[in-house]
Amino acid sequence: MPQHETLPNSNFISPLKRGLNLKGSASACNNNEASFTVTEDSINDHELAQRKTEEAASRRYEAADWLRQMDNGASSSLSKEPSEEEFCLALRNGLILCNVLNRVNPGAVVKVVDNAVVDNLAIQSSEGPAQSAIQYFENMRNFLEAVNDMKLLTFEASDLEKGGSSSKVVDCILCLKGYYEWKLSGGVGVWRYGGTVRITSFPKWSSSNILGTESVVDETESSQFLHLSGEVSVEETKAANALASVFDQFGLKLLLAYLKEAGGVDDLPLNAMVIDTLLRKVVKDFSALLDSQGTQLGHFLKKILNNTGCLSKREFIEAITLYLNQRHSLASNEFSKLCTCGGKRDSNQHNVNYSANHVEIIDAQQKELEKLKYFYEEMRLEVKHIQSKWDQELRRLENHIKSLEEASSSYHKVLEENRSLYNQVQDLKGAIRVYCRVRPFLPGQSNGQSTVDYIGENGNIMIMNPLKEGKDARRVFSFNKVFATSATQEQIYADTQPLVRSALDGYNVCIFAYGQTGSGKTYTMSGPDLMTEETWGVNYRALRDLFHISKERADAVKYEVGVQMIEIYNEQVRDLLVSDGSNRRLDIRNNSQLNGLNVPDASLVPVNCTQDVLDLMKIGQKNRAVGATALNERSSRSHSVLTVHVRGRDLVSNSILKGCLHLVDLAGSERVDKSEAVGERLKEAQHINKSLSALGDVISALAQKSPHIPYRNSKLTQVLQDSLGGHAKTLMFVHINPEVTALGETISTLKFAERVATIELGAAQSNKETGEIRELKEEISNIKSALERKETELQQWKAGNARNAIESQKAPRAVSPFRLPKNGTSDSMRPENCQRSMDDRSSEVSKEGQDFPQHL
Ligand SMILES: Nc1ncnc2c1ncn2[C@@H]1O[C@H](COP(=O)(O)OP(=O)(O)OP(=O)(O)O)[C@@H](O)[C@H]1O
Repeated sequence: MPQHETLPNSNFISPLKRGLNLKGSASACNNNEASFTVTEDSINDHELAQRKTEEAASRRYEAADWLRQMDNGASSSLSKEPSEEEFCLALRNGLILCNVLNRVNPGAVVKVVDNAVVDNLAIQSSEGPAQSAIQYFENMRNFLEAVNDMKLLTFEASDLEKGGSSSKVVDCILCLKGYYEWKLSGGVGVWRYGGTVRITSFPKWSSSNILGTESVVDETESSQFLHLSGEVSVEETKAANALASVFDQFGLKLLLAYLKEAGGVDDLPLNAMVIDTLLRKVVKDFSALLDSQGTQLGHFLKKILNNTGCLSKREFIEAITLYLNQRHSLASNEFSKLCTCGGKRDSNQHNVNYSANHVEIIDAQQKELEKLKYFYEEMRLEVKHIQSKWDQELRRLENHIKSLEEASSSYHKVLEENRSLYNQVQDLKGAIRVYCRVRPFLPGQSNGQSTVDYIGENGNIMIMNPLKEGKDARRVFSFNKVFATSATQEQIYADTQPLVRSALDGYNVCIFAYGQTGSGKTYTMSGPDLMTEETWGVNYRALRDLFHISKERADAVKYEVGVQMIEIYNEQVRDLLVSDGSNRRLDIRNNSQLNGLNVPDASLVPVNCTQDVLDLMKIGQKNRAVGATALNERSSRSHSVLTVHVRGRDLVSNSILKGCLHLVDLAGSERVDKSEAVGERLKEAQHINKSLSALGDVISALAQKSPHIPYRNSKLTQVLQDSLGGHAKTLMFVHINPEVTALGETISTLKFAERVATIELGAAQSNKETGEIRELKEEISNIKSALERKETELQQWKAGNARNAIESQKAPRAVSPFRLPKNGTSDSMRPENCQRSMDDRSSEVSKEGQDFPQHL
């Protein structure tokens, strides 16, 4: 623009000035240059004044606005944008100012004279206006004194009067506002307003800031304000910040420690008083520390000065920084080192860096530690939780196991009860009891595959054929009980004992061992070693038991025990208890009334104790025929029968008990072709097979409840007739060899045993004779003898002279009650002969039982 170009010294022209300039240039057209300059100066003054007025107004509005916000009552008397006059008028009574000051600094003006009080006084008093002016003045005076105490900007009371400086009033209010806002923001660092500076806030601000209950600004607080004429230096700001930060670190940590000391932050009832008290303590401690540290620092600095003589300002600051770092690292020993060396820059440079790093590391480690603590706590809780869950689970499992235990024990009880009930039923039926025993592998034998696959608790045994597959490979057999290879002699006897004991009650009992050669028959019946009581078999244990019980019952029953021991070898019965070596053949007489013995001619040796039995056994074993075969070197090729006769007399009733216990160790049941025997051995094997076949026939006939039982087909069945067919208690131990090579024999043995188990002999009967029966029997026997005598006499008479006969016919005679057959003999009536003729007729019966071993 051309006008601008006409103003060579002017680089910038304000719009206002420009406007005026336009006017000026217009008038310049009419006036000279001097008048133009004057006009320009006056315009500048005017502009400045205008601006000042605007600025003053703007500041006044700001002050008014703030006063209205701070004092609710102010809005009625103080407008938002008051004129200078309105502003002064509204504040003149000091009421708004006092109220606001009390909000900024509670309790700063203790007594504030209210509008209503003043107005009332004015109405009541004739000197109303004068009185109210005095009251207002009191407000103003109190306000100004309080502001002065706070070292804030102040003004004169007259500044609110006409002609006074309202700008001073505005300055005071805005200063108060700035201070208030600084306080609200936490009061940290430096606050300044014009020439008024507050360097930092000490405890009082903290407590007031936290509690809002600061009552009076005390000397300590007031002293924190510095009135500076110029700007605040950077150093001062730094110092103030450092101080504030130190206080934060120290004060708050100390406060926290006190709170914790007071029984835990959570439990402490926090109120203003508590905080105030704690903060006061913090400040006191902090002041004490400052004092002591100041003294220490003083010593340190003086020492540096003394040691080094003259230090530049920079070196001095470095020494202080070093000191601070050392202090920061909290290593007191390092601090003393530093003091000793006087804080020389070069020697300690390394330490400074080291210390700074150290602090950093410690900080980082502390943070890590906090994290770890947190994780540890979390973990601890989690572990606790898991632990309690485990505890619950364990308790649950414990209960479960207990209930299972109970169930299993009651299951076993029920199983045992079932077994005993079953046995009772079997006894009532008179069924032959069958126990199966599996022989273990012998030392030196292949300990390979066993044919016994499984042994059940309820008398089942599963035999497996390893050469077959699928269903056919396995077969289950059921007996009264199955003893595994681990069964001891004692366990075997425990199940046999009740049967043995019933011999003492007058029962006939037969226990016989069946099985192929080498399957363990002799082991079960006699045991491997006579000398070792532990391994004694059923025979010795049974006799020991009988002696034991008979001793126990000695007061009630008088027992006599006698033993016979015979051997059936090649269908000949031989006495094993002969000591003279005579090899006499013995006859068998069933149902013989003589002594009640089947083999009456065999030695019956009374025994009183176990030792007697052992001595006899030795003789018996010596006499027993033992031959070696390919299958078992020690194989006995005969059946041995140990018969224990028990006769008991009841000492009270005088009744007689007669019990008989047959303990039979049969010869091996294997097929003859397998033994590879020839000559004498072949003959033995054939006899053994024949007798076992006869046993099979008897069992088969008994099983079918056949009217004729072919006992007389072999000496063995004849000897055992009373025990198999009579009302006896019979137990068979069936033995098996677990080797795969013996599988065929094992199967046929088990089939035979299963068949035996089905036989029902009828309930066993005790051979108990009361005294009366015995007397009657004796009477019958006497009559029989008398009859026999008479018969002899009759024969003599028949063959005698007729005269005597005629005379005897004439003479009266007693008639025999037993008429004899005219042409029969007494022999034809003998039961064994009847039996024999019946047996001969029905020898075909033995063809049954295809399941039985070949010899059966
Ligand atoms: N349960 C067992 N525990 C340990 N060894 C046993 C068992 N049963 C048998 N034996 C052993 O097996 C071998 C043959 O046993 P044992 O003589 O009793 O058979 P066996 O059937 O009587 O034979 P045989 O028909 O020839 O008389 C013996 O050495 C015996 O000690």
